[in-house]
Amino acid sequence: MTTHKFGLIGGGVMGEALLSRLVARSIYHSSEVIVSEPQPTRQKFLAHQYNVAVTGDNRVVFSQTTEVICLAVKPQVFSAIAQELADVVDKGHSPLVISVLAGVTLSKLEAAFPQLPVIRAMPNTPATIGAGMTAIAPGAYTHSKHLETARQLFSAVGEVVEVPESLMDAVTGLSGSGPAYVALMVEALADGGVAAGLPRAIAYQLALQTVLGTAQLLHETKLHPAELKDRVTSPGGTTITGIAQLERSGFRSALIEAVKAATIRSQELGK
Ligand SMILES: NC(=O)C1=CN([C@@H]2O[C@H](COP(=O)(O)OP(=O)(O)OC[C@H]3O[C@@H](n4cnc5c(N)ncnc54)[C@H](O)[C@@H]3O)[C@@H](O)[C@H]2O)C=CC1
Ligand SMILES: O=C(O)[C@@H]1CCC=N1
Repeated sequence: MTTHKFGLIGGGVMGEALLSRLVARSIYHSSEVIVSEPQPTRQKFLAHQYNVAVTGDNRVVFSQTTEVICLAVKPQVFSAIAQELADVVDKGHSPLVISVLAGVTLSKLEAAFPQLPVIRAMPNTPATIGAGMTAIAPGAYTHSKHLETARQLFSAVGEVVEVPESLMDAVTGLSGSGPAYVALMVEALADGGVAAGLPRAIAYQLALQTVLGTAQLLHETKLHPAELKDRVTSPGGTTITGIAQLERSGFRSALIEAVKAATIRSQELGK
């Protein structure tokens, strides 16, 4: 029987983000990967772009994968997939199952994959360029070698932390969804620049480089964000005037409430 080391179920945005990097970094060679994806246009694209085996049958991916199966479908289709795989999931074949599904709990995953090593993970889209942030939580049947495999795999796409499963919904609300909040901020900063008279292209460049540069500065210097804010804020100057307006508009509160709301949504998706 043909076998593959890495099987991906669901070749959408997150699946492709992981796949592209794992192949580019030679964690897995193209010939070692199989992807199941129902959309014919996506199938063709993935086969052509990454030179991986592609199928429309999730059961083929499960049966032919020897090392790691990554589930990257929407949480809403998880139970249908669990049913579909039920008769090929048996004790003789025990790949590590890694789920990146928002909300879907280890207990649900372990009910679908009885006695298999399962890891619940939450990566984010900057994984595509190796700048991802992934949290992992191990299931009841995982050993240190499984955690090591997951760490190695997600290290190829960025930073990795291990958290108890009880924190995975909060991780989802912060770093899982966070790239969208930051993208919104970049867009809004550029809009502000346009409102203040800057040409769109320059406004966008200024906004993007400001976010990128500030993140790099915080990362490299380990400065506390409040300390950096104080360094930018001249007495009676422009920055404190901008910050006062942000506070009047509830900027901090909006971000805090966004993370809390997304965390609750992640909990709901698991029910
Ligand atoms: N997009 C993101 O930033 C992140 C997404 N996730 C998680 O990744 C998962 C996928 O999300 P996205 O990639 O954004 O969604 P997506 O819609 O881009 O990808 C899902 C893919 O699964 C395919 N699919 C649908 N039904 C299927 C089935 N029965 N069998 C196999 N494949 C099937 C779809 O055709 C699609 O290509 C979700 O569970 C989400 O919570 C996790 C972290 C970040
Ligand atoms: O929006 C979502 O549900 C997924 C999970 C984290 C990022 N995207």
